Amino acid sequence: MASTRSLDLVVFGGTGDLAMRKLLPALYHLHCDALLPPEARIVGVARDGLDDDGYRRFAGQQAERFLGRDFRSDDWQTFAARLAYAQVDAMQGDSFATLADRLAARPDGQRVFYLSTAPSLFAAISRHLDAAGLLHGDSRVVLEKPLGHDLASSRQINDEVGRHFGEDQIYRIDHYLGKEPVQNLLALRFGNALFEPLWRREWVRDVQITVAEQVGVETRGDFYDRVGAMRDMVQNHLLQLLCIVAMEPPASINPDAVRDEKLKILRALRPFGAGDVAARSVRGQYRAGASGGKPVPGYLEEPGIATDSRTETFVALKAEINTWRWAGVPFFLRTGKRMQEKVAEIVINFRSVPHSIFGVPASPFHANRMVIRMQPEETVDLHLLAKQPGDVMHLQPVRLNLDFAEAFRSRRLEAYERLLMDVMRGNLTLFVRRDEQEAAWRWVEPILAGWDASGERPKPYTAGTWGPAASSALLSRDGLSWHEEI
Ligand SMILES: NC(=O)C1=CN([C@@H]2O[C@H](COP(=O)(O)OP(=O)(O)OC[C@H]3O[C@@H](n4cnc5c(N)ncnc54)[C@H](OP(=O)(O)O)[C@@H]3O)[C@@H](O)[C@H]2O)C=CC1
Ligand SMILES: O=C1O[C@H](COP(=O)(O)O)[C@@H](O)[C@H](O)[C@H]1O
Repeated sequence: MASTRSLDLVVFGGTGDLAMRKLLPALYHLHCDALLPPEARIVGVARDGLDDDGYRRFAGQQAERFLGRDFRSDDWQTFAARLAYAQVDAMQGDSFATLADRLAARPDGQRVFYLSTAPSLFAAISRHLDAAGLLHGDSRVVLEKPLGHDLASSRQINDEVGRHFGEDQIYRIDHYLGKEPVQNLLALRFGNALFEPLWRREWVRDVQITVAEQVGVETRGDFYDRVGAMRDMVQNHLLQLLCIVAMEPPASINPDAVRDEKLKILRALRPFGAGDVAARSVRGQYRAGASGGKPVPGYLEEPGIATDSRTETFVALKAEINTWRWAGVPFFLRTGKRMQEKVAEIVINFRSVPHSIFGVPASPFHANRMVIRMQPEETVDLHLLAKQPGDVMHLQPVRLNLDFAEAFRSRRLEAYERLLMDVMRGNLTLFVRRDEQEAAWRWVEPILAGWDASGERPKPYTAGTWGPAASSALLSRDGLSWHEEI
């Protein structure tokens, strides 16, 4: 990195799950690749009474666990020298004096405040940082998701944070936008002339976006039970992926050019009316089953979950976009915990040929398909029909495969690495603007309200499966199937 300016990256929630699982590992990798400014320092903040050495020890133990084979003791020692700790209670203005002391030595350096705490603390943290004189014109704040519980609470948090930071200083993170294949989708769509003429209702039959996890709620039951899959995943990650697939070509890669186009899609999503919720949405909750060959408990038996919880751990939706490009093309969204496999993918199903000359009827199951996989591997597959070798004209599905690990041998940045670099560089393109976030809340709110009003429980599904049967029925009503069922 070229900059020699000092950088203090202050991580509120510096002892939490996200900091240990994702943020410090990402910063460690950037450090090892010499992508952190030499003067960069990371200050973990929480209420725990640790000192710098105690924080380094705690972070070191967690890093061994989360970095696995990437943990190298020598590299960790040099990285840990960048770590410091400040004991602060975000709700107590006086306690910010400790942080002010830690930052006093470098008053003009760049400051990034990463708020990796519950969003209910974001307003107090911003207010107290300002009151303690810790903000200057170049300070930046990173806000984790989900921001708020609904439109009203997200507006309130945004208003309060906005009193202390300008919109161009606010980085609303959605780590799915930092994933390499998502950026590759931008490259494929807008760097090649090939796909643009096909990327529309005349040629696309349906789009399927799946983010399936094998894990359950793990240690985050208390958090998850108040949130659920719609707020945890759909309102942010899945809708952002939908926007990247569906948006019009932006005039440039500048932040507002891209974000303007995403916003138009969010605003063009057909709203869910009262009658739509039952017809176009499915919510589920896992029951005991098996994962990776081992028995696992049901959601209601997990620690931190209310005995009679109605929180959804699975969502499937049929979204529609009211634009000339996409009218009539269903966008199916699906996410869940404790599913059969860990898969994150976008599937573009193209229409069948209008007439088959090969003696078999044109079948949607043999139509072309593009599969952009983010997890477990990063690939783009184009499914085509080709002739089987031999003396008869038999067609067979084949795949043109772009494997990013094979094609580009260099190490690919993990999502949080890429996004942290963008924060340091001041590049907002892959961060969510306030109006986008609010449009997303506006679209999901009636679905959440419809579920509440129905009085029905989420549909049960066995852990280790693809979700409730109603999820398949959502597509079969249109004569379609989820990708893994084809
Ligand atoms: N974990 C994950 O995989 C993901 C998390 N997120 C988001 O990241 C944020 C953090 O999540 P996660 O790390 O899981 O949460 P945790 O509950 O694991 O961590 C919360 C952190 O905040 C600190 N904290 C709590 N209250 C205060 C306070 N009053 N003052 C100062 N520090 C405080 C805690 O330390 P202490 O109690 O010692 O003060 C702890 O360090 C949330 O907004 C979540 O939605 C987003 C994507 C994924
Ligand atoms: O934001 C979140 O994402 C993770 C899934 O992220 P991935 O990169 O591992 O696919 C999810 O487990 C978590 O519940 C959610 O808060």
